[in-house]
Amino acid sequence: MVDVIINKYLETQLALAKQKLITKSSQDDQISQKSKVAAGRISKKQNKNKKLQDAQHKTDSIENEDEEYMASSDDEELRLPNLPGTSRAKQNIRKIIDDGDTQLYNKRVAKWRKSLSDAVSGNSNVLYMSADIQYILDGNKDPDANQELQNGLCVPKYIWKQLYKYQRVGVKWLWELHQTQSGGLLGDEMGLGKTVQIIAFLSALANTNRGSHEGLGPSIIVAPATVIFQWVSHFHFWSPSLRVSVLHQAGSHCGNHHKLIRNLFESHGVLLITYAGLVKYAKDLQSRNWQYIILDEGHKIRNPETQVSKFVRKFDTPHKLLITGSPMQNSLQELWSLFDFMRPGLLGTHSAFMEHFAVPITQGGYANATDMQEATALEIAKALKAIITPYMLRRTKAEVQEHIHLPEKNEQVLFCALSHEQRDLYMGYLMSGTVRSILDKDNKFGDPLRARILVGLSTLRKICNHPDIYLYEALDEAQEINEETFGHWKRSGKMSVVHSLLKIWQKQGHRSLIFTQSRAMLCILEQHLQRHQFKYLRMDGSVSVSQRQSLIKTFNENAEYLVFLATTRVGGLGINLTGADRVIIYDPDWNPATDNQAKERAWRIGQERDVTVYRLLSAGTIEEKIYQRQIFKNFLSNRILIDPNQKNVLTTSTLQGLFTLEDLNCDGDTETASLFKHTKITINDKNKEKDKIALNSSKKKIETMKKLAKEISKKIMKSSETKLQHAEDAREIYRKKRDMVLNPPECAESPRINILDDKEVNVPFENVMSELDIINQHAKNDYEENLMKILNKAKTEETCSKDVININHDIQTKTNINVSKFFSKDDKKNILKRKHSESKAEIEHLVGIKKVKTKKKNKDADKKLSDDDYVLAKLFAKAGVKNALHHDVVIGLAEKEKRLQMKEEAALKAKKAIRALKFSS
Ligand SMILES: Nc1ncnc2c1ncn2[C@@H]1O[C@H](COP(=O)(O)OP(=O)(O)OP(=O)(O)O)[C@@H](O)[C@H]1O
Repeated sequence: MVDVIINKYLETQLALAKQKLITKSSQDDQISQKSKVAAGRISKKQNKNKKLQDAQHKTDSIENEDEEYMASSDDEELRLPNLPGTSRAKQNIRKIIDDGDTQLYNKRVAKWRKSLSDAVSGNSNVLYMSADIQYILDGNKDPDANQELQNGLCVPKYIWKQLYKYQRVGVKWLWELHQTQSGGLLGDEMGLGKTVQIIAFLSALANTNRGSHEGLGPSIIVAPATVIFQWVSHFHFWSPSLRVSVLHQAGSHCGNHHKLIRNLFESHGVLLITYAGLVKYAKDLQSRNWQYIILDEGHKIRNPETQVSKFVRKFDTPHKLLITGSPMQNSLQELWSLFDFMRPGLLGTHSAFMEHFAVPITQGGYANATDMQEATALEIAKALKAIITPYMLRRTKAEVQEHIHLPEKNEQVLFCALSHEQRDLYMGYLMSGTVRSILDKDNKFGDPLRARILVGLSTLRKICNHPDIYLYEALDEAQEINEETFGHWKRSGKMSVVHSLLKIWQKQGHRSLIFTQSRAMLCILEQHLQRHQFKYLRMDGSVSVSQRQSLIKTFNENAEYLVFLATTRVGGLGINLTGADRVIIYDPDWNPATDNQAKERAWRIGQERDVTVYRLLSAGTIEEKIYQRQIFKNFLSNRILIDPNQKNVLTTSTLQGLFTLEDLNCDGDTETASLFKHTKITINDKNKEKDKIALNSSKKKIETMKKLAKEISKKIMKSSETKLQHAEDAREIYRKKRDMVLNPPECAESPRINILDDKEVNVPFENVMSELDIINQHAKNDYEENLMKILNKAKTEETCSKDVININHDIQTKTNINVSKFFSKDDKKNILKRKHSESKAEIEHLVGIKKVKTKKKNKDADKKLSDDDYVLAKLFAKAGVKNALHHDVVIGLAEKEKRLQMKEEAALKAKKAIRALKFSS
């Protein structure tokens, strides 16, 4: 029976392979046809807005970054694309109230005092819950007791006792800075309680009758809008007597903002304000002598040229604190900007810093740097680290794990195949006029080209997310959209993976966070959740600031909600979403910190279950390149913040490299997976063993299978001539396509681009081009010439050597999908089993994965591992996932990886040398 099935299976494969080869070339023609039509529509639309083209560089990046922090719900709603089928779910949530309104503040304080005295007198039925009340309810006696630190800082004991050891160190460090009249950067990893440490310190200052203000002076905390009310509720919990008012339309204060500022200032309270608000009210705020100015998520001022960066530097106080879990995100210049705010002059002038620190460290960071560059970079990185260390306190989760006992985290990068439709569109766009004009050697490098690049990359990213995000743009407004197929999961490779994940997690009882960069994608995902009746909550810029904190609370406390859907920028910063234990990062950001921030929403203090994070990337596309940039940027930041000895495996990359669609190599690996092949993830050994037993129970069966395979391979060999011919044809077509892209026929004017219509292109260009590119520019190297060299080199590169492999790979994937139609249920089961074992056999076992796991093993961890393995097996088998890497290992094992690569290359060279020797003799 088995023989018959296998025979049937292999023969069908052969038939389908032939069929595939025949249809391949005609498909290729169709691809260009279809995509040309789509690209044509886009170009037409882009042409309409010619004059906006030059406006790109005029946009102030802080406005772009901060718009989600300022706009009211109505403002944001107006900009939402009008996508069909996305009726917004009602999200009934209560607001949190700040102390802007004096009456409400007095009422709150009265309620707290009453509850405290109730708790002290033994009544546990309290109406207000705060840290001091909790302390009493836990059996402690005196809520007013203090812990006195060296030089007299009185920290309320109820706080001190509840702080983790490293948090106490943080409070002491802040006190030292205070005494030396110095600013500083609290850079603990996300979720380690930076907010709590700051509140503990401010509360201690308020409690200490010393200094010019005899306690805590009036202070300002600037934070992204999403976390403003989180600050309020933390203050109300940890330090209920302090007055904290929000200067924002969502705050409780009514009327004139001058009055609020004056009241707050006079009562030595804490003013909470957004970054955009700070710019708006800068004049009023700067006219007063505030004691503290604290920037939460302070990396917001990483660009020294933005308005907000300039404003915050003008505050006349030495007590400037910056809180961020990601102090350095894209480049060393950012570090300079942060330090110039809190320790002006420490890192010299901007130009001196760039010349003497940023350039040599970055240059020496690339894998293709000379030994001299590398050695210089190392020494300078060490020197820089020594300069900044006294003013920066940073602890990682790994370092404090013994105190906080976080559950395990498993972070994987999944390389998802594009759907056929996406592939067609992607190829078509690569051949469109827009891309041709980007790669056109006659184009001068300047802002218009920058804008073109950003638009081009943004479009590719849209196609990777879902074809409809791209097609919707290209449609005429009058044209109808098919609501049945609009946003359908099967039309996007990554959506198919999300669909599978959600289904499995629902059965496994996991709740998830899904982050995406774009609002349009958020709508498509939301529509998907509605269609499949997943209960969810959604948060993006359109949710009013005052409701965001309550939305978060609702999700954390109500397990009915399976999914929390958010844009990375709004939902990814500073908030606690420990109700979920699974995270999907749907699309990568140029800035690695943005994705890291998002995933840290779930893996933080308060999380009790093991967390799994999936970063989805479309295989072979721009998303892989973005991920590679992330790896480099991570390396750069680790070199300064953690260990100057870290090494990198990535070299500089080219513009042309961004505008390609890479195919899998002969091992079936994507480019990134082959770069980090030792970090590939496989399915749990235990399962593998079980499956092996089940599948290979009879040696006889294996022998028969082998025999049959031989026979079939003979048949395949017979048809090889035809195959090669087809392969040669396909190669020719591919060559022509590439030539068209790199050597465009004399075309009329290149298409105009509408920059401002496209929200996604509003990323700083520096995030896109590599660090070295920026430095080349900064050092006034001849960038243009450089670019031309790159483009010319790219033209002569041999790019089609992978074609035969691609075709073979395509045959394999296609047949795997189609074969099921020909068999009965039982046959299918057997075949699936076989495919399963094959796909597992294809994936090497991950050598490094054990190193990043903590030693702790409990039942939950075992369950999670098997849950994750099950998920992965399903994804490999059904959802088109091509490779999976362990993200932490990719980031951490760069050095090991380089050595392994070198070793492999050296072994290969040695083999060649021996062969040459034999041949010569
Ligand atoms: N000592 C503590 N006792 C109890 N809970 C704590 C303590 N420290 C922190 N937490 C809790 O841990 C969570 C994370 O804390 P917090 O939001 O302050 O982290 P963070 O470092 O500011 O994070 P991010 O960088 O993401 O903004 C919060 O829910 C907070 O209440």
